[in-house]
Amino acid sequence: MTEYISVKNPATGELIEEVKTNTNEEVEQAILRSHESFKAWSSVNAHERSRLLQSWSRLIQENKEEIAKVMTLESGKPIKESLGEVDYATSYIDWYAEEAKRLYGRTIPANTETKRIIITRQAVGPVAAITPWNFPAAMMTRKAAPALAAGCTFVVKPAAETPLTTIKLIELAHKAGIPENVVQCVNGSGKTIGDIFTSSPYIRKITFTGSTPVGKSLITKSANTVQHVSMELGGHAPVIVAADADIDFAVTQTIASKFRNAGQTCICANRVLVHESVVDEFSQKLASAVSRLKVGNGLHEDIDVGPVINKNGFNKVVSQLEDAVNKGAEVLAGNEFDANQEKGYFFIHPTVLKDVKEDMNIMQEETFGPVIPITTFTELDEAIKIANSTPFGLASYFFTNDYRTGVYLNENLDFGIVGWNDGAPSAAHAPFGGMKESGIGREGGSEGIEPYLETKYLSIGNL
Ligand SMILES: NC(=O)c1ccc[n+]([C@@H]2O[C@H](COP(=O)([O-])OP(=O)(O)OC[C@H]3O[C@@H](n4cnc5c(N)ncnc54)[C@H](O)[C@@H]3O)[C@@H](O)[C@H]2O)c1
Ligand SMILES: O=CCCC(=O)O
Repeated sequence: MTEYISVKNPATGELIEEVKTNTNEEVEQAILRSHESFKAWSSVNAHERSRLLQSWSRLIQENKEEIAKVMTLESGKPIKESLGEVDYATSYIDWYAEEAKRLYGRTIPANTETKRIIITRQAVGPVAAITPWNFPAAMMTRKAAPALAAGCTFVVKPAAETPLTTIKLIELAHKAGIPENVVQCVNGSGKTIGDIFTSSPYIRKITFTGSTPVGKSLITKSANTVQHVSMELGGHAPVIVAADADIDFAVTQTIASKFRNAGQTCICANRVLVHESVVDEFSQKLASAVSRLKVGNGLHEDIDVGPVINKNGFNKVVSQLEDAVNKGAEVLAGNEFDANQEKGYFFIHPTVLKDVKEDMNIMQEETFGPVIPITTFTELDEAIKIANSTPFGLASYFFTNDYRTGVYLNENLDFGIVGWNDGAPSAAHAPFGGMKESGIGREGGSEGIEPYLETKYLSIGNL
């Protein structure tokens, strides 16, 4: 019997579309097609692969408004953010269309006149990707673009909450001339399809963005087939506001970081550590600005913060809030909800908490919702200790105009991404990724194509 995924609008709970799920056999056939088309695609010259990627990017831009609308409908993010995400998504395609032409090898001087040593790079093989709902366009293109540029074939399973954006982007890839078997989309249960991907001898690399527990299980399962793995997992980003920081700037940047996609971004500011001498000024300015943010259906252009994705996401945030307030945190803004379980929408008003302590759950777990917990520090080393006391190591931020403080913080924070007076560090031309349990590998920049390449060493003898 054919099964369907019901894609619903998280701002209203209304059904948008039913998407057919693929049977296990269909997923296996997609993998087989990926395998069978690999040789031809990896042999296409790099300039032609680059040209096809450029056409894909152009077509996405030509359909920008429509894609952004679909993204807002299925993810709930404000339309201005969806439009921004389309640009962000194509920036990865544009970047890797150029990198395709720069997959250089090298020669190594041999230790005898009779030998030559030549190093070349070649595509790793068919790639399987699993992507999350919070950035349905960009998380896919920042995997697909380097994979296709390197000469890999690509099959993606998008999140069940947001398959429509991905389906549209894959259609446009085909329209741009990238062969149908080279870039494919399959839909269905993450666990079932993940198991098929990781056990397939044809898939040579699995690339995942999502939660740390799922990432760990994919790493374990792919060990059996010794697939290459790239993992972009959870975060728990600290923001350190030093005594000398420009407070107004720190407030604006913290808001930009925290409320992107209603706080459902892996690099969102998640814990704000403010020097005790400036905490009152910072908290008051932050709470006042946060209270002015407009919450609602992301299709309306003036909305700053949309709903959280679903009931589970909502319950996690509410339970962190209850725990913090019960343990003595003071609410400076928000802590209000507009939720309807029956209809299926869940809005959380942007919230600021002060007097947060380390034993509160909100300081220990990723929130994935629009809440800013503020705590204080006296010495810089104390802030560093709190910031690093987490298994996560994705993004961190600090605000200071003192270069000694800045260099010291950068060198001591155990995070893959550091924003110094910068709450929005993401860019296609820079390596994005985490340390510790936040992941393996980097996406973006010249680093982002490396995971899709093998190194081949050729030794020519008897010369
Ligand atoms: N580091 C990054 O770049 C980055 C980016 C976005 C999101 N994230 C993280 O993702 C999490 C939120 O996203 P989410 O709720 O969609 O995560 P999730 O792990 O539940 O889901 C992500 C994807 O994995 C699939 N999936 C679920 N269970 C699976 C299983 N057992 N095997 C294989 N696939 C499975 C889902 O269908 C979805 O496509 C947060 O922790 C966030 O920090 C990280
Ligand atoms: O949520 C994770 C991705 C966010 C980003 O790329 O800036």
